[in-house]
Formats: sequence, structure tokens, C-alpha cells
Amino acid sequence: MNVMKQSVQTTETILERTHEHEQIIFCNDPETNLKAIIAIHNTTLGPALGGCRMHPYRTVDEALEDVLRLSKGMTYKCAAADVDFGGGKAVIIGNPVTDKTPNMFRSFGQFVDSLNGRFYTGTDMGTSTDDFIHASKETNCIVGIPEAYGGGGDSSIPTALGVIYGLKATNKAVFSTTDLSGKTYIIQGLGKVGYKVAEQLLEAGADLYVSDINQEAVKAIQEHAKQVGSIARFVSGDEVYSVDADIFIPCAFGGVINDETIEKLKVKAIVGSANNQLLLESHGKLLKQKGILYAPDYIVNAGGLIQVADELYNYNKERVLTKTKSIYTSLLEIYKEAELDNITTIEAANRFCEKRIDERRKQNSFFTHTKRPKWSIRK
Ligand SMILES: NC(=O)C1=CN([C@@H]2O[C@H](COP(=O)(O)OP(=O)(O)OC[C@H]3O[C@@H](n4cnc5c(N)ncnc54)[C@H](O)[C@@H]3O)[C@@H](O)[C@H]2O)C=CC1
Ligand SMILES: O=C(O)CCC(=O)C(=O)O
Repeated sequence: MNVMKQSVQTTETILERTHEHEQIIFCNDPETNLKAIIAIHNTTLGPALGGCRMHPYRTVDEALEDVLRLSKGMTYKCAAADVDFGGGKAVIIGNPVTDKTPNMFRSFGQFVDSLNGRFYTGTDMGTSTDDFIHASKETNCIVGIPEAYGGGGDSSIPTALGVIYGLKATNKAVFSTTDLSGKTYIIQGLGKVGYKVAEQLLEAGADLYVSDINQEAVKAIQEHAKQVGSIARFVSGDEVYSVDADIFIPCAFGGVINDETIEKLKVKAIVGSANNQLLLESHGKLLKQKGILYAPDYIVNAGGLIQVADELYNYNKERVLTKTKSIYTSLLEIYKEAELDNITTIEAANRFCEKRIDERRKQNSFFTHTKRPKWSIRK
């Protein structure tokens, strides 16, 4: 009896905790050791679209928290980038270095397919385009696979480009120049996105501080720095927040901007690809009080989304580059609005996205005619 009561309460707690989301799918396949969660946050703008992360979460609770936050972020990212998709994301519980198998990703593809076009997915932290070649054998709802397999290719390339445009806009706002040289940047995470950002900054003549638990990536970027006559100094995970530099570029995990790290930060701005950089929205206020300009993560890192969304409309490289470039102007507009209304940059960005979603919800309020959705091109 007590056990029954407890389990009912637990279910209610989960429903309360996920009340902002439309649908949560828990996926278990003992044959392939797949344990995954797919979260669909909001499909007002279209079917959910968002990458799949693989991480050795310590508990299912930690994985659930991550996927809830990531999928909500995708709803805002889609609205800001003006693509007709909604917010969704997936997480696979496991170590990306030791636990991956092709069959695990085929199994994941089967779960995605069972959603019948409500969720499209591709790479994120801990997953690669190769993983999704396996998943794409089971479903058409995979994006970001190589062009040779019918996809648009590695989405971290436009993501990194978007970060560079974000850095130019922020340099313009803080230092009155779009020139990236002559400044020092701290990059946390030299993975698919961070490494490409580091290369482009070094080539532009910037000095870097870099931090990654993967020493191979650190060595490789230091070698690249030597070749182009710049410097990439290694800093440990503890030191990364207190380095005296101009801009902090988080390109690894979320929640890195919190009470503890804000106290240490000496930079003038934060512009990075990591999703959910602010542990809480209130940390945006603390940054503002400290005079640190925060570039909202989902504006800066939208390049990958722009590319994978475009794949679903018949991919066009020029269009992707033009839309990615517009991250520069979007960010400057957000900085301006935040200043005018004396609000934080994340408040200004959220307000813009919520307005766009509300307007679309109203437009969808009456039936016109049966139409084939644009996004079913590949069905
Ligand atoms: N791949 C993409 O196109 C997009 C990625 N993002 C976000 O950008 C971030 C990075 O994504 P990817 O580069 O794709 O991931 P990735 O898995 O390729 O790279 C992550 C890097 O962070 C490093 N790392 C892990 N723990 C660390 C720690 N404690 N300190 C320093 N480095 C650490 C890893 O060793 C790895 O080199 C993630 O938050 C992801 O959600 C956002 C939009 C698109
Ligand atoms: O970049 C991608 O492959 C998909 C978009 C996404 O998941 C993201 O922007 O976080």
C-alpha cells in the first residue's frame, strides 16, 4: 500500500517537473544497452528538432534534467533563428568513448522513427556524424550526416562560424571593432565546435588560453598555434574561470556560469557554443551587475540548427551561410534592446522568442486546408 502511494506521488512529481514539455520518451533496449531519453518541449512552430548528446550521467535524474533544459533551449533557438521547427533534444546515458556501438545507434534510430516525424535529430556533445549514419538506416528523421549519405555534413562547421560572428558582434559592442586580433580569449572545450573556433581565432591573430580534459586536442591546437605564429596556453579546469583575458568562450558543458564562477570571472564578455551556459536565468543579472556582456547561447550557437533545418527544405549552402551570418546583426539588436530597456541580454532574447511563438500560435488557430507539411520532403 505504502509502495503504491509512493509510486503515485513519484509519477505526479515527474509530471509536475515536466509540465512545460509536450512529451518525454524513455527508451530502453537491453539488447544494445541503449538507455536514452527524448524530450519534446514545444511544437508550435513545427516538429521538434535537436541533437542527441551522449554522456555518462551519474543518474537518470541528471540525464532527465539535462534533456529537459536542452529541449527547452531548442524551442527558443528555433524561434530566434526563424526556422519552422520546435524544440526537442535527446540524451543517451553512457560513456561516448567506451560504450558506443553501431547497433546502439540503430536502436536509437528505431525509437526516433516510432515518433513518426515529431522529432528530428543529429549530433551534439559526445556524438558524431558516424554514429548517425547507423541511426539513419532505421529512420528518415536524422540530420547532419555526411553529404555522401544524403545529409548536409558536419553541423559543427556552421556552429563554429556562428560563434565567430557572435565574437565579432561582441567585440563591436565592447571594443568598438569587429577585429578579432589583438585580444585574448579563453576556450573551454576543444571538441567539434571549440576546436574549429580556436583554429579560426588563431588564424585571425588572436592569443588563446585553452582548456580540455582531452590532452590530444590541447596538443593539436598548440601545434596549430605554432604553425600560424600565435599562442595557445593550456589552463586547467580550475583555472579556466579566473584567467585575465578579454572574452570567455564556453564550448563544452552547460551550467558553467553560476555563483561560484561569476565571482572568479575577469573577462569583459562571454560568447560560446555551449548550450545552457547560465545555471539559472538570474545569473544573467549577476553578469550584468558585474559589467560582463553575455551573448545568449542559443543566439550564438544557432549555426548548426540553421544547417540541419535547411537540410529538411532541400539543403542550400549559400542560404545556410547567409542565415548564419545574420547571427551578427541579431546579437547587436539584442544588446541594443537590453540596454534600452535596462534588462539582461537573456531577458531581451527570451522576450523576442516568446513573442514570435505566441504570434505563430495565434496564426495556427483556425483550419484552412489539408496541406502537406514542408518538412515531410524526405518521407
Ligand atoms: N555540435 C554542434 O553543432 C553544436 C554544439 N552545441 C553545444 O556546444 C557544446 C560543444 O559541442 P561539441 O563541440 O559538439 O561537443 P564535443 O563532444 O565534440 O566536444 C566537447 C569537448 O569538451 C571537452 N570537455 C569535456 N569535459 C570538459 C571539461 N570538464 N573541461 C574542458 N573541456 C571538457 C571534451 O573533451 C570535448 O573535447 C555543447 O554544449 C553542445 O551542446 C550547440 C549547438 C550546436
Ligand atoms: O547542431 C545540430 O546538429 C542540431 C541543433 C542542436 O542540437 C543544437 O543547436 O543544440
